[in-house]
Amino acid sequence: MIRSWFGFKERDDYISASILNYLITKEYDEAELKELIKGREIAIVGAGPQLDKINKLKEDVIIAADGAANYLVDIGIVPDIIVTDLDGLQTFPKNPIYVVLAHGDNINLLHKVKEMDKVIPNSQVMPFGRLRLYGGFTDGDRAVVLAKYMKASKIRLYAMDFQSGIVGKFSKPYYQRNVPASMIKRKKLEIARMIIEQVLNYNE
Ligand SMILES: Nc1ncnc2c1ncn2[C@@H]1O[C@H](COP(=O)(O)OP(=O)(O)OP(=O)(O)O)[C@@H](O)[C@H]1O
Ligand SMILES: Nc1nc2c(c(=O)[nH]1)N=C(CO)CN2
Ligand SMILES: [Mg+2]
Repeated sequence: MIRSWFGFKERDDYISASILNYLITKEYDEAELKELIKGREIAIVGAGPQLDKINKLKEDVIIAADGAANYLVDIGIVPDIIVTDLDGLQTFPKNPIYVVLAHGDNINLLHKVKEMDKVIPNSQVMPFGRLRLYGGFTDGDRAVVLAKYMKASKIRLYAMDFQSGIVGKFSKPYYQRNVPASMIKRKKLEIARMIIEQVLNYNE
């Protein structure tokens, strides 16, 4: 359904998923990711305009959403997990577990997985081969879904701003400063907000 709101083509999502599945030759054990998250306090960091106010995080585990990882690594905080569709991320430290989404508009970026050591490949079509699908849409809300699904004890959000209509400068490598959100980005952030609200309010 979300696909049709944006005019994304399912066929392209499949092509991208197939390529990512082909590129991943060494499987990272999903059980280790679950072990890392289960019962722990998790910080999930987005690419909102407040990102550069962060200088330390006290949670047990840090998950960065895509472009947010560039800033965190810059200030010496290497995330434990990076959730990315590869359009924001520019730095590839060895330690993090990379949860990488293949979609129809990032086929030309999939080669970046070769820079990564530990990869869990995701699709937004029915998963096959080494692919996994945890749910969610943007990198930020997919991180929240992941943490919830893997039974985090507490989830705290940082630099997630669904009010201002401003996109943080770390969202894309070519931004020099914070920018007003385009119509498409506003729509994406609104979907992210709704998913996050639903997930955080859900109690088993
Ligand atoms: N104001 C904001 N600006 C940018 N990102 C935000 C903001 N508030 C929350 N986020 C979260 O931070 C995440 C990382 O940002 P980034 O722009 O790198 O994401 P993205 O999902 O890959 O978006 P895009 O489709 O534009 O590539 C977003 O997925 C979003 O969930
Ligand atoms: N085909 C396609 N799929 C997506 C896209 C996108 O730009 N194109 N962006 C997403 C979240 O930012 C999630 N899924
Ligand atoms: Mg992205």
